[in-house]
Amino acid sequence: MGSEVGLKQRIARWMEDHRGLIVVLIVLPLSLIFDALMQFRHWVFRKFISAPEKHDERVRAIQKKVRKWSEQPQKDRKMMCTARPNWQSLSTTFFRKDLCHKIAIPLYDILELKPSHMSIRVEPMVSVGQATAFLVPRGYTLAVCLEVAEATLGGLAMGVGMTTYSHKVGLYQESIIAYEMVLSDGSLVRVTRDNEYSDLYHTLPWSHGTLGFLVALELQIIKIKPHIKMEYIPVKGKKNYCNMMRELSGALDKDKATPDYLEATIYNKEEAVIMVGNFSDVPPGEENKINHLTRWYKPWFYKYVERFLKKGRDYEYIPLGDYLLRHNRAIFWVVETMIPFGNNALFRFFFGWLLPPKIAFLKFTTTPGVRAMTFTKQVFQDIVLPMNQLEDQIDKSEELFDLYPVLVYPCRIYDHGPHRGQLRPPRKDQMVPGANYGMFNDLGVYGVPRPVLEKKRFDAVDAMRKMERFTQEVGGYPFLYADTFMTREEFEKMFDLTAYEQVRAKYNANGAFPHLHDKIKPEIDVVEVGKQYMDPL
Ligand SMILES: Cc1cc2nc3c(=O)[nH]c(=O)nc-3n(C[C@H](O)[C@H](O)[C@H](O)COP(=O)(O)OP(=O)(O)OC[C@H]3O[C@@H](n4cnc5c(N)ncnc54)[C@H](O)[C@@H]3O)c2cc1C
Ligand SMILES: NC(=O)C1=CN([C@@H]2O[C@H](COP(=O)(O)OP(=O)(O)OC[C@H]3O[C@@H](n4cnc5c(N)ncnc54)[C@H](OP(=O)(O)O)[C@@H]3O)[C@@H](O)[C@H]2O)C=CC1
Ligand SMILES: CC(C)=CCC[C@@H](C)[C@H]1CC[C@H]2C3=C(CC[C@]12C)[C@@]1(C)CC[C@H](O)C[C@@H]1CC3
Repeated sequence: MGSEVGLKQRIARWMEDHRGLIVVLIVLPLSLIFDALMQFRHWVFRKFISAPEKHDERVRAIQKKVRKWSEQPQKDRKMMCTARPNWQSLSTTFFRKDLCHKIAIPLYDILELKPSHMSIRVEPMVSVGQATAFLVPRGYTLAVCLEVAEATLGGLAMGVGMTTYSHKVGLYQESIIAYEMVLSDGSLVRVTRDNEYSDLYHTLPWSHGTLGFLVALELQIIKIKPHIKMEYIPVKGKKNYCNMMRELSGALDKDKATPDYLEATIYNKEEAVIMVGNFSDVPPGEENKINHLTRWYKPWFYKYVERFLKKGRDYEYIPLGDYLLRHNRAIFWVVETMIPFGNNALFRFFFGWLLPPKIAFLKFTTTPGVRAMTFTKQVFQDIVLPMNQLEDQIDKSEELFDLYPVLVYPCRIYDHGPHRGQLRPPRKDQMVPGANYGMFNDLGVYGVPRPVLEKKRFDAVDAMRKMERFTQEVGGYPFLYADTFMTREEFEKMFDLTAYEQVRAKYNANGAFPHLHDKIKPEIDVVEVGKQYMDPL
């Protein structure tokens, strides 16, 4: 028995030490085949099944299924969720869909572009990539167009979305004009900010499919220019880069003109590069300053940006499509944890086209062992935190995880009044003077904490719980796609579930859909798994 455990540990250690080789020789080729099959499937769907004109018919079919469910005796009914397999979802947890009654939502079409309303009506399973490929050639993009092409517009609406434009418009939910929902009794309702369903409008974001099924949504779009003029500003000193981010984002003055796109990558506590992007045409004579940075042989974006710390301030023009997909090949810096040598110039030249591994493939092949390992030895967290405490966020992240780079995207959080949605109004000191919003930011922490890298003891559960306590104390919120460690009581302290519970009762979601905390909590016992993997292999 003891020797079996020892052997398992030796294999696990060998795999950890040679993970780059394993990923290149096995994972990337398989991911490529997987992707080819998925692309073929998409092509078949588009060619033979796509039919925006059949939207109403398809929605009626969904309503019929939900009605049939609601007519069953209560004791025989399992709670409902969408039938989308978990491995397709951009969530690090594996919600137990097998315990639910699954309702297929086969709605993958773009329904209508409304230039006069500056909006687009889509079905929920349309992906960000699909929407971008449709909008950009027509001169538009989504107001909140995040960089993960696989994310679905519906999944983002029921969860949360944020991007480098969010300091101008807020979270993805602020760009939603209307939701079309099938409720637990099978009725179809159109939900807007001001109509009779405004209570639903405010509680649908961050609800993760626990109030009803989304069958269409109308989203705000913005006009674009073909390039982004990107300025890279290296900044030394934590106070300096934090101050500059607050100033550039408009956190200090609501009337200050802000850039179209804004982000910071923090490379260590005292050094960051701030990226300021504006829609632009390329002036004559500046063509040599165009950078197609998503080409397979180009350096990974965050590595390329790091060079400006030495090189100094500079600018260039990036085609919009390249800008939107800038973090794609290295999935921010997640791929480095899998292929440590992936940014090597020779590797890029010969194999760069194989990247990134498909997120769906990584999830598809996640065994319980791999899940337990990644959960305890890696961090994937995006946390919405108040920007007036940016310095404290960085200190806390270093104290608990000690990993860099760290991502910062500024974002407005609007005050919609008390008890309207799951987010509380920002505190007084977090509000932008004279505005109805506070300036927050996403803190993106992805990778392997330093103690794990140095093969020291690391207690992932303890570190994450401390981060959650900090988040709650400063009035922030973690994205719920990532693992959460809070008890139900702690969760209810962080999120304001007053309106959510009222809406669940009013629209008969209790008993029909799981509760939000049950939906997003990890499917594994974090404390038990954490204990097993705390010590280095
Ligand atoms: C009728 C229909 C039924 C479907 N049914 C199913 C189903 O049952 N199950 C299922 O799993 N899928 C289904 N799909 C899948 C759906 O096709 C895909 O999720 C979606 O089409 C995106 O896939 P893609 O890989 O072609 O596009 P993406 O890879 O997402 O991108 C399309 C293009 O846009 C570019 N692009 C992507 N993101 C960006 C960005 N942010 N900025 C700029 N450019 C970008 C890419 O380079 C690419 O050229 C269905 C689709 C349809 C139309
Ligand atoms: N930059 C950003 O802002 C990023 C955000 N994310 C996160 O990723 C997630 C989006 O990923 P994606 O794979 O598209 O979505 P998911 O499949 O992960 O869905 C997210 C949640 O929305 C629910 N949902 C999805 N579709 C519907 C529907 N039609 N009706 C009702 N509920 C629905 C899902 O419920 P069910 O389990 O029943 O399917 C699930 O709880 C979000 O949680 C988002 O916060 C990820 C990357 C980047
Ligand atoms: C910029 C913002 C706001 C968000 C970016 C989020 C992404 C970095 C994550 C979204 C889904 C995540 C998943 C993983 C890594 C981090 C994300 C891409 C994994 C690939 C990590 C390895 C696991 O085995 C599977 C995960 C799936 C989701």
